[in-house]
Amino acid sequence: MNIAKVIVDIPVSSINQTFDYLIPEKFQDILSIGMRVIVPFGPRKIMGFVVDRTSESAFDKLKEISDVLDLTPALTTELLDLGRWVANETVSFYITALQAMLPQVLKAKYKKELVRMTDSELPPYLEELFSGRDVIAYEEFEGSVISYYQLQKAVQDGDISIDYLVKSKITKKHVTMIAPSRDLHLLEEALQDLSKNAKKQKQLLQYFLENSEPIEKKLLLERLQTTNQTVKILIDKALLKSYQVEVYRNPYDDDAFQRTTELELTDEQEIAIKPIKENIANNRHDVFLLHGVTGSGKTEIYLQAIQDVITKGEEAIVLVPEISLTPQMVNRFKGRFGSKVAVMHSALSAGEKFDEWRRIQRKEVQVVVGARSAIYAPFENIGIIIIDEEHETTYKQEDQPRYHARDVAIYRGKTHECPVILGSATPTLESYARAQKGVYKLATLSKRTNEKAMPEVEIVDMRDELHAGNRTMFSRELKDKIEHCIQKGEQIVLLLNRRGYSTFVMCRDCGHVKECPHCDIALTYHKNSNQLKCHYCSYEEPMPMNCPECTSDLIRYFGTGTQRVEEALTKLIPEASVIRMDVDTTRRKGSHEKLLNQFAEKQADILLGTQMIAKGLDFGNVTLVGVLTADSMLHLPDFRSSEKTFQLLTQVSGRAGRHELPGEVIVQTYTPDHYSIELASKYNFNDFYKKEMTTRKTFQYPPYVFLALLTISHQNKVKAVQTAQKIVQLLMKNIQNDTVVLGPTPSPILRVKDRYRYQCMIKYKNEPQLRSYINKILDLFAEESRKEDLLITVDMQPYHFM
Ligand SMILES: Nc1ncnc2c1ncn2[C@@H]1O[C@H](COP(=O)(O)OP(=O)(O)OP(=O)(O)O)[C@@H](O)[C@H]1O
Ligand SMILES: [Zn+2]
Ligand SMILES: [Zn+2]
Repeated sequence: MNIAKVIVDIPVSSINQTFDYLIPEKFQDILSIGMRVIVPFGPRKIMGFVVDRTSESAFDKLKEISDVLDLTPALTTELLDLGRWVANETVSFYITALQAMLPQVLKAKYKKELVRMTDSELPPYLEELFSGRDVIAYEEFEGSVISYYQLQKAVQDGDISIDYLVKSKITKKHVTMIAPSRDLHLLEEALQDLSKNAKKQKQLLQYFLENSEPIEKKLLLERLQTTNQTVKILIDKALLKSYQVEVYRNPYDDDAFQRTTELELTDEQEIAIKPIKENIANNRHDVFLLHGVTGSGKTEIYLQAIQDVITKGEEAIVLVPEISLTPQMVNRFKGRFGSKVAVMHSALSAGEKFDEWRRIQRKEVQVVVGARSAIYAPFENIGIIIIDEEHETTYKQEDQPRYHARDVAIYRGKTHECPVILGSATPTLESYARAQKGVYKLATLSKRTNEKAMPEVEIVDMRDELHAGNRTMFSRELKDKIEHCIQKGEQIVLLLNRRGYSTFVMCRDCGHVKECPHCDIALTYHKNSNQLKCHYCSYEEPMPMNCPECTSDLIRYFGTGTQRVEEALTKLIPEASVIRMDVDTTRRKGSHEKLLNQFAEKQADILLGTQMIAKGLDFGNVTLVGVLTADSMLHLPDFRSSEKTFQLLTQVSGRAGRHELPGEVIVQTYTPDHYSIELASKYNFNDFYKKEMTTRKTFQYPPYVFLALLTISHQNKVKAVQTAQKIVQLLMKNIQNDTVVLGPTPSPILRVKDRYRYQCMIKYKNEPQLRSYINKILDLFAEESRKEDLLITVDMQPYHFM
């Protein structure tokens, strides 16, 4: 077995195959599958993953592995398999899929050090290597006679640790501990024997006689006002010892969490959790769709199911959307499971993320709560995977590999024979349809746990406001309610639904929006050409001067930012204090939390923000929620726009009246009759589902078909168009009868960073060979891509059509 199969780090052409390398003698004993290595490749040396070891190769004259980067595999065999599946599913490179599973620190340029972790005598060869030092460069080991096997052994025993020195020094942190190294009575004897003058030494020994626990050296010196020198004398006398421990940069103070205990479940919760618990007990894999209104106690179900998993000695992965990974959320898991919980959040520093990842790898925790990439947590005995707010589009990665965490979760759930729970108040049509067909098991929580009714939603028609002479963006109704609320000392959440602004054209008089006659998608306004275009099928028409419905000349495209709304708001209601939350005010690390805390502490009357305020927040004093423009998302060139509007309105309404005080919601809109607005205001998911499914069926969108989106970009417009056309022709030749290839059409944003982008969309029901056709096409253009900077991106489950 002296040959390693290595996947190398060059995602330029379709190098998905492995390369064989000879394993030099010195690595024979230590090299295992999943480790990262450095190998010669052409003139360069590059990184790769060992995916297999064999004794035979079809090639002779193999090159040797130059270096081994890990002494503990970075990836388990399960993750290696998973990576292959992800790469295939998403039409990505295997290496890219593997890289996506690792924390940043392991991807960056590294320099390594060996850190001595113990004061006890090491084997002589290691003593010689360290020669009195605590930390040495890794190269010193490489230049020595010590074998990799000997080092690996010392690492496994915990005597030596390998540190990565990344550019910004985001590495492990060590502290020196001091502890007695003899029995206490020997310390006592030593104390008696000390001369009178050795006051400092006496003081130190006295301290340890009273506190025999190890203490951090820095703290000890501070506490006793003593010196390093004194400590060293006692260490030399073998009365005390010093050693290093690794401290994790735990960003959450575990002690600060109020411990919680299991609540007695409601009848609905009992019914919902039962089959999940059975799954756990019997090592069965099912996917459960937990459809529960906001505040219905989904999280409590997660917690109790996880408890079963922990008791069984297995592990749990919980995914929550980035945006709702707030301290409030983390609290609920740490409150129940304390230090058994690791948190993977993008706001952590790279070093903190690495620490959390290592705690998972070393099985020091049993639960991970994190955003999308936590689905790759290197647990080996997963007992449950939970995806909260399963409808959130952030679970889809918009970068290679373009995977959806839900799919990865289900794949891992199958491998580990454990349940997967998808929770939401507004499930995606895809998931709900699967539950209807029995592919997923549906569990429903229809009531809030406190039996409180959902807040009343009132729809305000902004066309009427305009006709009554109110040209501000606040209806009279909303203004009155805000003022009333402030007087009572209660708080308000205002949502400005900004996604999609300035793209669609609407008549402010009658609310008419121009749509494509072929696609049921709002046309997009192109300022340069003054044209309206469909980004699915290329249909276009000139921007009208008057509304085709009512002839009004107030037909415009939309555009307002949060900052302008804030200004208008403070002008309209000067006594209101406002906290604004949008991409601008939350750019700095921690600012998101800071603003929310300020609002929770009632430092402001109004929280004004974009989508990011719609979810997961739980403020008892909020009694009014206002949605300024419910329609802005409705007319995006996206077949999911009605669904997204319904989801957003439902989520934001759930923010009001969650506790004692009753809540109220005002939704301002120019299209009050649109079914997604109407049905969201009545919390009627079932009717929305039926209605939306009909639309999807008529226009052939998911879940009735699958989509794939190919985007071709190049600096030269003609080149981009021609390539796109060629690709469409190639696809047409290979596909089955009921598959449709649309395009090429310009992407909604045609030119990005000087590149022209054209796309074609494939709608298919059953096309088992599609991935391999696409791969063939990519191969065909590989040369051109490399030489002429042509870019072809493939998205097998598109969510963004921009
Ligand atoms: N069985 C129960 N008995 C009493 N209170 C409960 C019970 N289950 C949950 N709760 C409480 O009800 C409130 C809402 O529950 P939870 O936040 O779990 O709902 P959710 O469905 O996750 O809500 P959302 O979708 O809004 O996040 C919480 O304060 C929770 O502590
Ligand atoms: Zn009109
Ligand atoms: Zn169209």
